[in-house]
Amino acid sequence: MNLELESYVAQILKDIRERGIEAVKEYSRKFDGYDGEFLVSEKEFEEAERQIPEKDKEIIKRTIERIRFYHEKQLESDKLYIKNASLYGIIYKPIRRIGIYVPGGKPLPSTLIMAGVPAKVAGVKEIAVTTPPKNGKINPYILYVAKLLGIEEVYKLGGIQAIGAMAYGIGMKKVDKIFGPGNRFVNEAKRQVFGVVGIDSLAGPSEIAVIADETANKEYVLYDLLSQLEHGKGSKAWLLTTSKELAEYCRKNGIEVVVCESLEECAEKANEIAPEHLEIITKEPLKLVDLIENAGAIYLGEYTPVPAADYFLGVNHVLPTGGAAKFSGVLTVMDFMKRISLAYVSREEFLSERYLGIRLAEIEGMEMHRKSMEVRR
Ligand SMILES: NC(=O)c1ccc[n+]([C@@H]2O[C@H](COP(=O)([O-])OP(=O)(O)OC[C@H]3O[C@@H](n4cnc5c(N)ncnc54)[C@H](O)[C@@H]3O)[C@@H](O)[C@H]2O)c1
Ligand SMILES: N[C@H](CO)Cc1c[nH]c[nH+]1
Ligand SMILES: [Zn+2]
Repeated sequence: MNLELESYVAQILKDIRERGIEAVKEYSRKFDGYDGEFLVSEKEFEEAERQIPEKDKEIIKRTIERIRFYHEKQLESDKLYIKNASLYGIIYKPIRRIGIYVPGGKPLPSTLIMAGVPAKVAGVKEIAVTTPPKNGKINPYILYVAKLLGIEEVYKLGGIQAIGAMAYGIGMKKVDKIFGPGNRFVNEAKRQVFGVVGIDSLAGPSEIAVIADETANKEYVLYDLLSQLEHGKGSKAWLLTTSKELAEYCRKNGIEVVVCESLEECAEKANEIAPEHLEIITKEPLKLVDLIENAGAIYLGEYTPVPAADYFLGVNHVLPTGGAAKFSGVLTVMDFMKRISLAYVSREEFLSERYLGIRLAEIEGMEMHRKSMEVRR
């Protein structure tokens, strides 16, 4: 953890907590050069829609359909069973109100598709979107995607101040959970507000690792590596290869190259890195999958480049970075839902099994627990 970043972000969040909307306005002026209404108006939505060429509207609709198709398969149904005339299980409920952060340094409408579609599939009722304005405006494609998804609450707010506003309910109703990726400031702010609200994962600056052997097309591999560096500051790219020739070809533009003795060694290095995306472009890529423990996403073969997954395959592009793939994973529909345990116990089962609870309550010295079970007839 970068302590300087941690205390920098903590100080801004504290100021936002203490001074509320005045602090949010001040940071918005300072970091985004914006000094106006935060909530996007109906007129601005209409203006944005007029700016989008019809051809692009079709592209966006078709993309949303592909993302929706993939995510609908993730919906889990309640898991209930009956035993001794008692009902037990887990039921799932959508989170009531969420916030989605859409990056705006380089505006990413595709990210609103990636977070908004699974939220809708899960049945989330209230969605607030924040994204930083540029020259006082929000990218029209972001507003068009919001409109298509039926999201009306969009705020011209970026960075730490957006995360603070959503978490503490400043200038808007507080959200229950914050979704969406962002730069290191956004990512650290999300980490720090966890507990006040839920967060999806630590989805920071983009990363790619490619495991490739001598059969890989050099040009494909190089462009894939460069694609994620294009996201800018903090992005990382690693090539893990058994081919010296490929290594030399890719040793440029900040790409970190590691030459390994075997593909097994490449897999072990990938596990240490725990990259956001891992491409495997080898003669038999499927053979390596079993060896991979840590990666946000694994893409196999020559025709599954990360940019295809970023935009149109259907898989989600909101993924853990910075080693967080060791303990968390890709955004799914179920991240927008809560698990609730359910039990409806029959008299017979309760009376015959309660001796277990009564004895455990005695062991723990919990008198009222024991009583609660014993008192029933
Ligand atoms: N992991 C994922 O799933 C995923 C997906 C898409 C994008 N990304 C990443 O998201 C990131 C988006 O970054 P971005 O910068 O384009 O957009 P962003 O919206 O995350 O950050 C821009 C905001 O940061 C704030 N900011 C900038 N400098 C600051 C400073 N010095 N102090 C305080 N606040 C400051 C400003 O408010 C600005 O509006 C990229 O790194 C990209 O790789 C990750
Ligand atoms: N590669 C990013 C996830 O790390 C997602 C993205 C959006 N637009 C382009 N790429
Ligand atoms: Zn990308």
